[in-house]
Amino acid sequence: MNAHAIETAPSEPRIADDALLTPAQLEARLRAIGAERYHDKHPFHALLHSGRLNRGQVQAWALNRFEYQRCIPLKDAALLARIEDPDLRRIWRQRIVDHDGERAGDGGIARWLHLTDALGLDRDLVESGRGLLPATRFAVQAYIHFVRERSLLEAIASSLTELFAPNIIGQRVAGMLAHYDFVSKPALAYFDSRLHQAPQDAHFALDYVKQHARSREQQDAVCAALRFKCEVLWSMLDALYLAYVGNAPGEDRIDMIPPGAFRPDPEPGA
Ligand SMILES: O=C(O)c1cc(C(=O)O)c2c(n1)C(=O)C(=O)c1cc(C(=O)O)[nH]c1-2
Repeated sequence: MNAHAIETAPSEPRIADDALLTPAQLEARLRAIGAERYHDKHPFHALLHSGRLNRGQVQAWALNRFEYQRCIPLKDAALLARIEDPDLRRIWRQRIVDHDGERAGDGGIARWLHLTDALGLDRDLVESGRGLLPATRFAVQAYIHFVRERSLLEAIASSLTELFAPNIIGQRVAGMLAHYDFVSKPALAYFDSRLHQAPQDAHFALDYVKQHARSREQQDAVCAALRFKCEVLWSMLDALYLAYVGNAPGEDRIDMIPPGAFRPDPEPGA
């Protein structure tokens, strides 16, 4: 087995290592990567969506995910700065508007803060970045660096996880509303806008990579960018699981919450 074969998910269609893929084959390969590696498969999400987390654990998720939200416009600004084509820039800049809004209090970041408010987290704590897990910081920074340093094609391809986001958002909203009495529909408003923004963004990026990956090397780089991004998202959930679920603080357990990271209040009756 060569190195490429090891990297390729078993569910991805088998095609000779040097053959140019058709756009449809490239798309099938990208979708197979998502089907195998997207963070909807992570056990932390299964716990979150099925009501098996307590309030403190949900708070830890929302607090750490805010770092991802906060940095998405920084990532998109880094990407935008490298686009020479005004038509492409005009389209891509909408992503920054979606997160920042046209005015204060508007946009995805503000909506995520409504969620952290509704969960009872202190805004200063959330916005300051104090209390983040070290791995959250590292994963998010890795994404920004990837977009800054790799080719424009790979940078655009790394956003393709959004192809798979609508599914998980649907599961999350339904699951959280059904199972947590501390979560309400208005608190989850962030996800309503993502349900139409994510497919638009993802389909644009998918068409772009299908059109612009013109050699097999570029097609492989596009697939590797999507795998990298799946790993960014996966590693954030690994860190949450380790700190707040697998080894929650208690008499017989090892306390895996890193120094300086958010510590939930003790659960009533704990
Ligand atoms: O809730 C999720 O599971 C989820 C996943 C992703 C993703 O797959 O990267 C994004 C988002 N949400 C999201 O809200 C968002 O704004 C976003 C931007 C990007 C990106 O890579 O540019 N991904 C995502």
